[in-house]
Amino acid sequence: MPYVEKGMAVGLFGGSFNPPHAGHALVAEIALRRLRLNQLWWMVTPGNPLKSTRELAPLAERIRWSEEATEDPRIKVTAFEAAYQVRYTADTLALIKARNPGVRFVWIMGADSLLSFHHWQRWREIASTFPIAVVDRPGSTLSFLSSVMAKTFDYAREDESDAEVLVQQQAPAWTFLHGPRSSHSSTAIRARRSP
Ligand SMILES: Nc1ncnc2c1ncn2[C@@H]1O[C@H](COP(=O)(O)OP(=O)(O)OP(=O)(O)O)[C@@H](O)[C@H]1O
Ligand SMILES: O=C(O)c1ccc[n+]([C@@H]2O[C@H](COP(=O)([O-])O)[C@@H](O)[C@H]2O)c1
Repeated sequence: MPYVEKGMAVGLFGGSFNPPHAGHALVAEIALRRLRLNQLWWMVTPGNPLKSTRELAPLAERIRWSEEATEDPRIKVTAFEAAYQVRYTADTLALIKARNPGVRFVWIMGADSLLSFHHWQRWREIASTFPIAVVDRPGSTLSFLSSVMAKTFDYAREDESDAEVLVQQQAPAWTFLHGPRSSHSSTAIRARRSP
């Protein structure tokens, strides 16, 4: 787990990064800036529990590609979930919380992830552990409003003009960040690569 000091504000950006692309880098920079973060953990998952591993590149390669894709020193590429043998985000967040008292965290995900968030294991617990920032993504700009998560936690949605204080808020609290969007996707990159 990357080193952090008490009082820091840290973004948690989990992904398959199979491979990483400019859309991921944009999400990371938007989160760092709009949420006023000191650090962002680019957490390369051993494997999304909801995705097939058939097309998944080895973890070591996804880590290496991620390191090549990130230049900002505030971004820490990490794969500690594999080392701790956790892959469900609810377990990851519980581990992070237990090991980092006094540090503020926020979970970051793209708008498409919000649509399927209610299929994640113990998703209500995730939403009640740390605040969540959802970053706009082409194709999900409006549909996110009909997601189970958005409806269930409608009362906990914060205005994005207050994004800079989201990390200080008690979960459940979430916001949707509009702004520059990227249409890059790992699926499209893999499709272009395959013969
Ligand atoms: N272009 C993008 N804009 C906004 N968020 C994105 C974008 N690409 C990925 N994300 C977000 O980044 C996180 C990790 O995504 P992931 O590594 O699965 O990339 P992906 O392009 O969605 O991959 P795949 O096409 O294989 O599903 C997720 O929260 C996802 O919503
Ligand atoms: O915990 C779950 O049930 C769960 C289900 C789907 C995705 N996630 C996490 O969501 C993050 C994004 O995954 P992905 O594959 O969309 O890049 C990554 O950290 C996954 O571990 C977690």
